[in-house]
Amino acid sequence: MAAIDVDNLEITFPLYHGAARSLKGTVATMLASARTGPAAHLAADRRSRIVVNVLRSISFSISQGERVGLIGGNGAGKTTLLRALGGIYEPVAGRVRVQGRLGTLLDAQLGMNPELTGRENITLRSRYFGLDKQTEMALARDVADFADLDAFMDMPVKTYSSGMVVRLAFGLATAILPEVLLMDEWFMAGDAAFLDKARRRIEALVRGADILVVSTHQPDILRQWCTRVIWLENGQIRMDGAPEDVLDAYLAS
Ligand SMILES: Nc1ncnc2c1ncn2[C@@H]1O[C@H](COP(=O)(O)OP(=O)(O)OP(=O)(O)O)[C@@H](O)[C@H]1O
Repeated sequence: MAAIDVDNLEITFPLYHGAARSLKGTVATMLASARTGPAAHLAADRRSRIVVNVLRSISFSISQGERVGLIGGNGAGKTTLLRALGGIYEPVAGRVRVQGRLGTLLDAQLGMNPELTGRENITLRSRYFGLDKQTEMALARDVADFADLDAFMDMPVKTYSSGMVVRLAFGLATAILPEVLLMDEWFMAGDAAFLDKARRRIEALVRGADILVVSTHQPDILRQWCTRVIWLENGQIRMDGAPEDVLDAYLAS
């Protein structure tokens, strides 16, 4: 049974900077003077490094069948939370537990080797999932049809345009049905024809997944797809509830 359990999650990033000494001085002054605004995200860790506090005190559980939308302004922490759920970021404190086969539409390059061709990347992914030869061939046909890359399928991915990388990554990521699907909305970006194809494919994936967590700025997506919305603000949960209730409060804020 698919499930997500997040308990008191905290994510921070150390600030590294060429002019670390002067930056530290600036930050120390900001920390001393401000308890709200951007400076409220800054803290010092146990080793006296200045860190950005991106997520704090995040706790929630998601059970089988739930489709959760993440909303919040720019920099609220949506992508960071998705990456923490996907195991890309380690919690500094707290715990993230995800049960079920994970599929991520977060980063086009994730798990893709730019030195290999599109076709070789498909083989790589098939091996990763332990698919047999026949399933691998069906997957390659499906992804090639969807991504519509023609001769580029046999060219190294590093020669692709960013749109082509997205099409391949999207085709690949949506070819194998996950139980837990994590998705960042920029994955929906692209030209109109692609969007139409992508949407149909995503909808099949969303219907098939046991759990969806999607970050989006589009109220329509939340209304159509989600059974629950979590509103993040300054790295914390501001509201968690039914899509209409959370959206109304968010849009009125
Ligand atoms: N690797 C990093 N190092 C330092 N700060 C980071 C890092 N990644 C993200 N941040 C900061 O964390 C905060 C949250 O970023 P995040 O990308 O999660 O926000 P978001 O809600 O997805 O925003 P958007 O809607 O603009 O995509 C931002 O202030 C960002 O600058």
